[in-house]
Amino acid sequence: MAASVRQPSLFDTGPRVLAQDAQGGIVYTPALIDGATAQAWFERLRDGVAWQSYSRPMYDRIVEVPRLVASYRLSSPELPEVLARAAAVVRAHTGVPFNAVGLNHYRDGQDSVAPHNDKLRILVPPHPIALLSVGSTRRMIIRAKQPPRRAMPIDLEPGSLLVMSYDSQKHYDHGVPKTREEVGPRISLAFRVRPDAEPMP
Ligand SMILES: O=C(O)CCC(=O)C(=O)O
Ligand SMILES: [Fe+2]
Repeated sequence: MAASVRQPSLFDTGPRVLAQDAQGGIVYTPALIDGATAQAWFERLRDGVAWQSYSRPMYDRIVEVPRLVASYRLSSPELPEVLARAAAVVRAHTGVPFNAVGLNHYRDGQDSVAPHNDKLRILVPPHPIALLSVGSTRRMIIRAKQPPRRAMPIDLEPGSLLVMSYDSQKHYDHGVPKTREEVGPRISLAFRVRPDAEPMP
């Protein structure tokens, strides 16, 4: 039988490499967890996490951060059971010893996160960041910092995992822009290997 090279297709459901580097680059994996589990985890997190909203100074004003957040050390006795299960799945898939999770709850299309790279001081190199999505699909824009600042839109579907290398944070920004489209709520679980000495937000 002739060997064939697998071509990506419109119906591809395998991992998608969005950027490459020596640490694994940026890789999107759809359906790491199945749809029913993603929905169950979304509901439990939405209802069971002590969500916080906070404000921060911006220029001469104080602005509300446009999403709800929470964060845990994975060793915390207060870690909700769903997060322990999610951490186990993500650790098994990536082989990375994640020790912390940050949660973002985007209640509707007006909630967002501005383009940024994750702060390198809250990450232990060479470990990546892994974003597990549950709830509705939201579009993330990943943009190269170097001109011509190529933008890569990626729809973060429920149950998907986006893994971004430590080094990719030096070369790309990522954000979830506001949208006028009718979108339902989404929760992202951002797993990180944080330095022990670094306080949680
Ligand atoms: O919601 C997301 O998937 C992105 C969250 C994010 O960039 C962050 O928590 O640093
Ligand atoms: Fe981020």
